Amino acid sequence: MADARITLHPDFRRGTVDRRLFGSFVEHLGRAVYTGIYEPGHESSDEHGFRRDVADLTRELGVSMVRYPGGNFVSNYVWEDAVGPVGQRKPFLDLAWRTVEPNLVGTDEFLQWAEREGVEPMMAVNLGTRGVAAAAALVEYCNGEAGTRWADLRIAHGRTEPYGVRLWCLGNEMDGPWQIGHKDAHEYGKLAAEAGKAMKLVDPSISLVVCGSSSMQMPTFGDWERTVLSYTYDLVDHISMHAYYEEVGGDRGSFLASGTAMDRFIDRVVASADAVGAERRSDKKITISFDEWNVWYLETRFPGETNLPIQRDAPRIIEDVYSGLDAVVVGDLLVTLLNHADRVPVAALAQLVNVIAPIMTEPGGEAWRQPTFHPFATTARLAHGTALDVRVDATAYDTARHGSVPTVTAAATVGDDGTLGLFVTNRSDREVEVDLAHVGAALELTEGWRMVADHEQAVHGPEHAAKVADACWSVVDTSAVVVGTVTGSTTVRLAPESWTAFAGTFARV
Ligand SMILES: O=[N+]([O-])c1ccc(O[C@@H]2O[C@@H](CO)[C@H](O)[C@H]2O)cc1
Repeated sequence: MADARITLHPDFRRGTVDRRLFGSFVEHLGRAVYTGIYEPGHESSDEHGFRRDVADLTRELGVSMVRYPGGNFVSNYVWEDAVGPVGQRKPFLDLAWRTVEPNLVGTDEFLQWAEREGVEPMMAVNLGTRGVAAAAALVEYCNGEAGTRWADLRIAHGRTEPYGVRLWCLGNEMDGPWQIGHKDAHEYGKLAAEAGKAMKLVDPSISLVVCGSSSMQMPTFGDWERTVLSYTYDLVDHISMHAYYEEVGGDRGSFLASGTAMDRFIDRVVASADAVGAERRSDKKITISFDEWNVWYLETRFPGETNLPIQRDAPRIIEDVYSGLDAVVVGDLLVTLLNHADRVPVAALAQLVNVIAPIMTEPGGEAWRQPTFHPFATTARLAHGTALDVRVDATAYDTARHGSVPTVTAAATVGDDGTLGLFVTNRSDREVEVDLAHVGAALELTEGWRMVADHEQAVHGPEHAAKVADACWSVVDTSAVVVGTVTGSTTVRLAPESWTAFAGTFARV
C-alpha cells in the first residue's frame, strides 16, 4: 500500500503557466543593487558597471521578470532624482531602510539592464509620500513618445525609444504601519484609483497591480482587500499578495507546511476579490500578483527597520543564509503557486541578490547560488505550458501553526509538445512511497532532481552553499520510473523532508 497517490490526467487542466510566475525582485535595499547587480570596477562588470557574473546567474535562475525599485523603499522615492547625468544626482536619505541612497542606479540604468538581460520589468510608483502627478509622470518618462515633457526628458537623457513597461504596482504594502506614508484602506483605495486612472490615461496598455495585504496576519486582512477593490475593481488587473515563511522555535512541521499556508492565503484573497466582483455583477476576474514571497527569518533574525542605524555604502541588511530545509520549503511554495496558475499569473521571489536572495555576492569577490536557487531554477526550467489539476490523496499531519496539512503535495505541467513537469514535496520525516497514476496518457520520466532538508546551521559564504548543494541537491535515477501503458501506475519513493522535480513525456493515446 503506497503512502500517497498522485493522479494525473492530461484533460484535467488548471490554467496556463504564465512565464511571469517566475519573477523576482530588486529593491534599493542593502546590497541588492550596489555590489549586487551593479558594481563598477568588479572584474566581471560590463561597460555599464553591472556584474556579468550576477547577470549570468540570473539567467540560469530562469527569472522572467524583475520588480523594481521597491518594496518599502519606493514609498519615499523621488524617481526624478535618479535620472539624468549621474554626476549631477544627489544622494538621498531613504527612510524605509535608513540608508543613504547614492542614486547611481535609477530608472534608466535598471530598465536598460533588464532589457539587456531579457527580463520583463515590473515598476512600482510611490504612493506613500507622493501621488497622482509623480506616478503619471513616471509612466510618461518610461513609455511616452517624443513631444511631451517627461518623454522628452528621457530622450534628452539619451534614450529615444520608449521602454514600454507593461506592469505597474500602485505603491507597496500600504496597509503596513511601517510603510512611509502608510494609509488606511479608504485613503489608499481612493489614491490608487486616481493614480491608476492618470497612469492609464498616459498609456492605456499598461496593467496595474493594487496593493493587497502585507501578510495574512495583518489585522486589516480581508477588509483591506474588499475596501481597496471597491475603489479600483474596474481599473486594476491584479491585487498583490506578499508572504514570508520561517522556522520558529524548531517547529519544522509547521515550517514544512508553509505551502499549505500560502495555499489558504491565495484561496482567501481570491474569495475576497470574487466577492467584490459578485456584488458588482461583474464578469471581470481580478488575478493575483504574488509579488513578494520567500523564506525570510523576519521574526527570528531581523531587528526591525526602526532599529537599523543610518548607514551608507551598501550595508549588509537581511542577508539571510539558507539551508537545505529552506530550499525544500521554497520548492513546496512553487508547488502551491503552480497549483493556482489559473488565478496567479504574476509572482516575484523576494529578492534576487544578497537580500533574502537565491544569489549572493561578495564585493569585489565571487557570486554564488544559495540552496534556494536550485528548486526555483529547476521549476522555471521544467514547468511549461498548462498546469494540471493534480489529484493528491495523502495522509495528513498536525501542525502547531497550520492545523492539519497533507504530508505530500504535488503540481504538474504539460507543454504543447507533451513535455511533463512534475513537482512533489514530502513533508514527513520518513521516506514515502507515492503511487503515480496516469490516466488517459502514457508517461515516461526522463530526468529528476531532488532537494533534501538538512539540520545544519547555515553559514554565509560560497563554501557553505556548495557544501549544502553537495549534501542536499542531487540527480534522481528515473530509469525505474518508466511506464508506457495507458492507465498505468508506478511507484516513486520520496526521501524524507524532500522536494523532487521530474521531467518526462506525457503521450496522449
Ligand atoms: O510582516 N512584516 O512585519 C513585514 C515587514 C516588512 C515587510 O516588508 C516587505 O519586505 C521587504 C523585503 O522584501 C520589502 O521591502 C517590503 O515590501 C513585509 C512584512
